[in-house]
Amino acid sequence: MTQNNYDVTADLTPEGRVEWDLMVAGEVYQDSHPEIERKRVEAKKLFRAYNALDYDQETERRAIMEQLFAAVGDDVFIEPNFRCEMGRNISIGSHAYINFDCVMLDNAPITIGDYVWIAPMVGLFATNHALDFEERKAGACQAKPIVIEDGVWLGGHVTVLGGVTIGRGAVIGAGSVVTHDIPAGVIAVGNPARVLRPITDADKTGFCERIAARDAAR
Ligand SMILES: CC(=O)SCCNC(=O)CCNC(=O)[C@H](O)C(C)(C)COP(=O)(O)OP(=O)(O)OC[C@H]1O[C@@H](n2cnc3c(N)ncnc32)[C@H](O)[C@@H]1OP(=O)(O)O
Repeated sequence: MTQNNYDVTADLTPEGRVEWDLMVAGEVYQDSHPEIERKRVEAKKLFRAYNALDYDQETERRAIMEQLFAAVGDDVFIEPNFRCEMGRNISIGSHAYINFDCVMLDNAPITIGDYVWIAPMVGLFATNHALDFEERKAGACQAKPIVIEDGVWLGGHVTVLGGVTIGRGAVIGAGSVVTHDIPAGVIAVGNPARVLRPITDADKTGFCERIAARDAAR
């Protein structure tokens, strides 16, 4: 696990720092503040550089992930085109795989565990614009954290909203919109996502035994 220890807010003025701190703390903040926007552009430059890399540029890919994210574990692969808001509010565990066209709006912390699989075109949207039009026009936003625990699989086109925790090992069906917490070890589907059933030993296919037997026979 590489922990990004540099202070990304060091160059903010006191006013910019207030907006940043409110944002990360889940309070209403000014999303259009020029210093928040400057941080957003820094992240965009990094993910654009990441997305332009070739598949064999492993060292360069790792260097950008370590600069962009708050923390990133070992053996993490993110397919292009990955896009995010701030980057530095995202923590990713080890052995995570994020498929094509993922978007993470990380104005609040987004925490992704070990062995999390994310299918194509998934959105993790921590942020809401203000509901009141005058406030929205003035740039008011509020973000809530998202937690994707170890071993979760998010199907294609899943949307996860702010304030949601998805429990260890859960599977979220393609196209679902997750608006509430999902417990560990279940399949949840739909909009809004509801628990379909628990995942049990009956879901085992014998795959691991077959691979172990194959490898033992080599
Ligand atoms: C890194 C990567 O992930 S790349 C691979 C990307 N792949 C995907 O995104 C595929 C995601 N897979 C799914 O969504 C699958 O449907 C799963 C895993 C949720 C299937 O779970 P199963 O338990 O096998 O569900 P099953 O097919 O038996 O369906 C059970 C019921 O749930 C419904 N259902 C299944 N998936 C969904 C879904 N995504 N949304 C809404 N309803 C669904 C079915 O229609 C069925 O309803 P019915 O009983 O009224 O007919």
